[in-house]
Amino acid sequence: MLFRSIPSQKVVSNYAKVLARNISTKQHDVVVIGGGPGGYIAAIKAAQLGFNTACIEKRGALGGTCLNVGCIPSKSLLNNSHLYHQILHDTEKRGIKVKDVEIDIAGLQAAKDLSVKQLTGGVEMLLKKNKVTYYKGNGSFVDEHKIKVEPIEEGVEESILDAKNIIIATGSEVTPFPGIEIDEQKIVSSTGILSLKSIPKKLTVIGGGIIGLEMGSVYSRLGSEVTVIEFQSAVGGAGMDGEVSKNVQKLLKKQGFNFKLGTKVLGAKVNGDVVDIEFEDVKSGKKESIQSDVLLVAVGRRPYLKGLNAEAIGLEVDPKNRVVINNKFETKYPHIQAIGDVTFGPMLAHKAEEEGVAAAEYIKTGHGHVNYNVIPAVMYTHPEVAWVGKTEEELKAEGIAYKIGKFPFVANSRAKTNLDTEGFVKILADKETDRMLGAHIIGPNAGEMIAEAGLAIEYGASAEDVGRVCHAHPTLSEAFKEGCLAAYDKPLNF
Ligand SMILES: Cc1cc2nc3c(=O)[nH]c(=O)nc-3n(C[C@H](O)[C@H](O)[C@H](O)COP(=O)(O)OP(=O)(O)OC[C@H]3O[C@@H](n4cnc5c(N)ncnc54)[C@H](O)[C@@H]3O)c2cc1C
Ligand SMILES: NC(=O)c1ccc[n+]([C@@H]2O[C@H](COP(=O)([O-])OP(=O)(O)OC[C@H]3O[C@@H](n4cnc5c(N)ncnc54)[C@H](O)[C@@H]3O)[C@@H](O)[C@H]2O)c1
Repeated sequence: MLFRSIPSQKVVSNYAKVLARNISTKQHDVVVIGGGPGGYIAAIKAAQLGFNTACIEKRGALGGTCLNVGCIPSKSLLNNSHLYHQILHDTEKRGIKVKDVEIDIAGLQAAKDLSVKQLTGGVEMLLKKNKVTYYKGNGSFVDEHKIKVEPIEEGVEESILDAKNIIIATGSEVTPFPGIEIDEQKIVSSTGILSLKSIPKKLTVIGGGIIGLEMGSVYSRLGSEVTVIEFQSAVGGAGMDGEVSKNVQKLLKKQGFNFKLGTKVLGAKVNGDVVDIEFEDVKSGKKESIQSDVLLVAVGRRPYLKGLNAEAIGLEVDPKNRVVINNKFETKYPHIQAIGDVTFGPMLAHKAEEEGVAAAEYIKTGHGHVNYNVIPAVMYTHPEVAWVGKTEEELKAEGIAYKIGKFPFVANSRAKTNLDTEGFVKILADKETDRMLGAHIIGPNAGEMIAEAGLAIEYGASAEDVGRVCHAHPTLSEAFKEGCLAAYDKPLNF
């Protein structure tokens, strides 16, 4: 692979400028740049391992994208919009009569803001508890050991941190769509969609990946007519098993989603109160246009290095701007590591956290551990979609013979009791050895259940191993056990 090296500047003269301004220098064993899930966990772990550790964050709140404008606010909206939708449409058959249900968008936003505030504040407490020095400001390289902190708070002086080890955890940002200007009012990114002041009558989403389907679900439940325009012929983004993706699309369509797959957006612009969106069918080239009250652009994220002055040290990045590292997260400088969204791998909070722990352990002991085959993924729609390990498509491509065990939630007693029976568990196991290779679940609480699959794959369990474990009755997780029995031999309850 070809790697781009950010052009080096005159490092020596940079530092000379800093010295000339008489800025105080502070010594640290480990300096982490970025206070997201990767950075704050790396800082806590490094401190727990006995290092004098600092964490620099410029957002004004810890927790990064995930806690401030990602996982947490989106899950608050998903949870509460689901509750609203259920009260509105799913109570009568349960013997509950409800009158006068209405959504209070300001209240919905307030609940979301409260979770964000409590959790970001909690991270600040954790840094304190673990004696991590928290610098509120922008961190930038002066040279390969010195980081300048430009404070975001008035009255606080600039400082220079002299670090034995540096961990870059600066995360990612929204990938822009060429030619479409995001104003965060009518044309929004994943950040703007979290704070809409009213419910759009029509919401169009470019990108049928995780953000598109999660945020589309929120507004579909609140009453918006949602249209998803996706370039590929399947939804869910990269990594979702093909059969699961087809089923997800069917279920969301039943919930009211419109899908335009294999469709290329040509442009979009605000025209008074509406957004005009032009697109064409990838195969036929047929052009169409629609109007929408709000347009969400959700075509992925890209590594974020702005403000880091990475040029000063000639940091290497690949053509996608991912920081180039070895298997110990080390850049071309062994004492500078990079973790999380800013480097390779899935852009997920728990992946960044695992790397944070491993990076600190590499510094301390020379050893660390992240199993990239056991990074679970969860889409928090209803029903939830979760997977870990290999998809069928991956196994086919790798020439690995496999068997499939499937169990539908309609045959699970708890799902039936809860009147929540859509979806299935699908277990992929090695044809010869029965070793579990992948698990794919669409169903209620799939996101919790997938942890069992992660544990099984991590420990090299066979489908039979899990099928022989006693699972409590009546629980949804019995469907997981039955899926394993189906892969190994036969299910009992289907
Ligand atoms: C809408 C949305 C929903 C998501 N939902 C989920 C989910 O449910 N589950 C999941 O696993 N993932 C989810 N993600 C992805 C998840 O948020 C990211 O994978 C995760 O936050 C990456 O962590 P990180 O620490 O690498 O980077 P980030 O969380 O992006 O943190 C990096 C931090 O570094 C700071 N920073 C950058 N440069 C500097 C600098 N020079 N000086 C000081 N500070 C700096 C930034 O301000 C930022 O706070 C979601 C993302 C979005 C956008
Ligand atoms: N629950 C979760 O774990 C969760 C939730 C939200 C976001 N995230 C993470 O955030 C990141 C970004 O999410 P995302 O949904 O923006 O990205 P994504 O990569 O999941 O999906 C983007 C989608 O946009 C499509 N696309 C790209 N260019 C297009 C174009 N020009 N026209 C039409 N479609 C186009 C892609 O084919 C893909 O399906 C992902 O890495 C995801 O893992 C995770």
